[in-house]
Amino acid sequence: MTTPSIVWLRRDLRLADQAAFAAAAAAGPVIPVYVLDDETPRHRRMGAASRWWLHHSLASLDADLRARGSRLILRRGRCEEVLAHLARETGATAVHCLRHYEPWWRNAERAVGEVLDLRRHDGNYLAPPGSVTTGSGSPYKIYTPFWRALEARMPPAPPLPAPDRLPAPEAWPASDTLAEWNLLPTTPDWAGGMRAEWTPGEAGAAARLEAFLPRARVYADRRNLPSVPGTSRLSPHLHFGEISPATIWHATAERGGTVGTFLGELGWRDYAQNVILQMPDYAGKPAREAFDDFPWRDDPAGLKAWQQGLTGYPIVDAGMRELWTTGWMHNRVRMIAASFLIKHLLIDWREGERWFWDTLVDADYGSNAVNWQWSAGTGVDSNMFVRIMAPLTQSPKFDAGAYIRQWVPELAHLDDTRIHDPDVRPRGYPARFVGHAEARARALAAYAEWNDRR
Ligand SMILES: Cc1cc2nc3c(=O)[nH]c(=O)nc-3n(C[C@H](O)[C@H](O)[C@H](O)COP(=O)(O)OP(=O)(O)OC[C@H]3O[C@@H](n4cnc5c(N)ncnc54)[C@H](O)[C@@H]3O)c2cc1C
Repeated sequence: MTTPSIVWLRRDLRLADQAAFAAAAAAGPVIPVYVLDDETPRHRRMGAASRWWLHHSLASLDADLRARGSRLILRRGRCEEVLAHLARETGATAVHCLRHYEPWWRNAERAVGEVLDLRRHDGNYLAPPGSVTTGSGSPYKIYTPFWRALEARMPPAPPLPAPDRLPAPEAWPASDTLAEWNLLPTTPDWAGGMRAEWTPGEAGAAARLEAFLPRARVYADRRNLPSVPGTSRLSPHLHFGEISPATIWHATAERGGTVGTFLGELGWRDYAQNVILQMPDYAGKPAREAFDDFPWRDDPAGLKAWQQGLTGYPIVDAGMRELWTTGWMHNRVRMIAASFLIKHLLIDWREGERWFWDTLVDADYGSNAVNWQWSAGTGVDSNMFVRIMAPLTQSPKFDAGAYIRQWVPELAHLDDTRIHDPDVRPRGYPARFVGHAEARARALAAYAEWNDRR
């Protein structure tokens, strides 16, 4: 019998259009393994909501593998040590994986490549990050020219089908159980809202795509309206690699119409990976270095009110409660909530980045950091700090009444003329943490003072 190959899985938990599985299966028996690695240097431990998702996604992948005569092996520890040990145990000679771009995954790939025959494949992005370059061969820093160059290379290659069977090794190595990894919350079990909203795994991802396709044509008109199902909600599935962007591209592009706007959003996802490839510390360091000594306020009460959805600004509170309950927040509301933390409260954007990292089911190192730095005005491509979003204007502009009614039950009895900015606060709903005009003036003054001394 030929020697087996290991498929090392990370954020690529699917069988369809998964080049590592395809290459390993073509060579002989396959041992799929997921290593829970909280130890590789610069590793950012997955947040609580992501760990909930991971548990269910791994369970789903194991079931899909078993239906094909295979199974998922679970191990814990530093990737290079665990994989080297597994290779010795099983006689495996090669390790196949998809490439990932978070700094700790690049470190881990380097370390694994030093001890084993690591074969890296592409497929989690529309084009391999780093491969879309200017005429002079340097990577893009700004989204618009990046997207123009990426779009010119589209479509991506057609997606590969999932294999019907995966050749098994002569004997299966031992595996941890998912239960012993304790990825799920127990005391308290705060995941009820997530269970109600999501079906992690490849089948759940395919179902989300199917549900979105009839709406793809009207995406451009609806994507900014939090009260209607306008966007795809594919982000956690994409983050965990349960569906490939090429699959989404081909399925939506066939629909024609206005899907260009939607495909451009997939382009933002690729762009974010290109940014962290150039600036691996993007989640921790402002790209515009002068912001290093920006006078952020230390305001634990403000931070807590924001995290709990108790700022007294209905649209912000609705978003923060949607996030806490379901692990997801509508993009327009993410922008409003982020701007509120950074500019109305003058709290360092990194506090918000960390909160989203812990609470989002789609928490993604690149996309989260790029969008927080965009909101703060500190990024390579970003909104200017002095552009301060007015939550009380944004809310009626994007027709957020029904959305607020859903997530802020204290306000559910108010009609559309009053719900965005209730003059009388219903019992139990707080006064504004800070007034809009006052907060705006404070932010602009802080900016002017900082700008003067640069
Ligand atoms: C402060 C802030 C933090 C964010 N943090 C994350 C994060 O951690 N993970 C994450 O996936 N997205 C993040 N986003 C981007 C965006 O809000 C989500 O990708 C989007 O809301 C997901 O919903 P959807 O799948 O319905 O998106 P759709 O509108 O249906 O878009 C399709 C896909 O395109 C990608 N996409 C869309 N918008 C963006 C964007 N602005 N940046 C990067 N990719 C995008 C996503 O993969 C998304 O699933 C953040 C945005 C802000 C303002």
